[in-house]
Amino acid sequence: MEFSHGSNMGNDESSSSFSTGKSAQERGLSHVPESYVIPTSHDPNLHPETAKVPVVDLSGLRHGSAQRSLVIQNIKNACHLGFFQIINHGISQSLMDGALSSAFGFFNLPTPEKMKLMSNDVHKPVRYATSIKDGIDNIQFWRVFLKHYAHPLDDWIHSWPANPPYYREKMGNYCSEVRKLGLELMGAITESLGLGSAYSSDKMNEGMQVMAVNCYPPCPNPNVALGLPPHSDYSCLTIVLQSSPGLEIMDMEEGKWGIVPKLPGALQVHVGDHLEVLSNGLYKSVVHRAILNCERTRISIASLMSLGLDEKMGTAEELVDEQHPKRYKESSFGDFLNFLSASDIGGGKAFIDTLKIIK
Ligand SMILES: O=C(O)CCC(=O)C(=O)O
Ligand SMILES: [Fe+2]
Repeated sequence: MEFSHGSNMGNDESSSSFSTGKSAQERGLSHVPESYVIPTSHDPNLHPETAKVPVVDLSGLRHGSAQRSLVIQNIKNACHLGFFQIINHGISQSLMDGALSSAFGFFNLPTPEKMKLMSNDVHKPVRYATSIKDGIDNIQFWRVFLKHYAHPLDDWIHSWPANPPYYREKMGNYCSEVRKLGLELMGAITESLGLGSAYSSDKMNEGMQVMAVNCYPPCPNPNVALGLPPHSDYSCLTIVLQSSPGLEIMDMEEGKWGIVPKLPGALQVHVGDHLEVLSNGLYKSVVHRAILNCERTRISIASLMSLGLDEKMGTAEELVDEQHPKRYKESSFGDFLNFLSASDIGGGKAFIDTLKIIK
């Protein structure tokens, strides 16, 4: 069995989980739900090392070509690792604060109000769910989340939470801005692959933006629980805004978890599975997880950008030759959702693994 936010605990369309290990019961963690397995090597460490995370200053992207080339090179180096922080990204602090306060406002609502949106159907464009089973010892809250599509905004905003009353406006403003930023970044990324900045712009313009609004309330046992299991995102690109640290990334070379350091005003960027596919494995989707703490609620707002629901992402032909054969099958966001709802989450296979032609 696998540690996962599996179907009965709120299947999660942003990600597919990695890694297996002994069950919680086998390891004597009787108060941890049976279907959660914290792999032995992945136990949360309450004093984690700080991850080495590149910081990319985006201001040069909008300046002359020499400055732009430098930023593109920094993005290229960062994408090889699969994760970076961005500063001078153009999204104002007040917009970010507005998004965070709307999220806090929503999760602070009385339960019946939130339950109106409750669903475990991963195909639903707007839903609230929990990856916590009530009544299991003290662990009543682990991670609760709200997922909603955000593009085209006018198609979806009316199905978003009606409360708190400012939710739609504040979250909507943030979503529009972070989407623009994502499109700009995607252009810079395809440029860094030698494909040109417009390579995927038409399809990305028509693409999906899924918001994963995560809430991790204080956990009484943060040493035996996780907010989100190790996973990579299916997206091309995910941009995350967080209220406080708690995101960890895996250093694949060292096989170690490291916590992403606090950098006020910065946003986090994850390379997703679909970018790994596009780049023929030059860029790697980063394995990450969220740890918990016993003191304060943590909110993270992930904006997952991909091509349209049924639009297949394939490897760029320009990156395939005899020395570099195609390594991945093509797939769409819809394929990912089908994978998730059909697969036994206990199978322990990540979506990206199902796409690999060459392991
Ligand atoms: O809470 C975080 O920082 C991570 C969120 C995340 O990985 C996700 O929503 O896919
Ligand atoms: Fe994620």
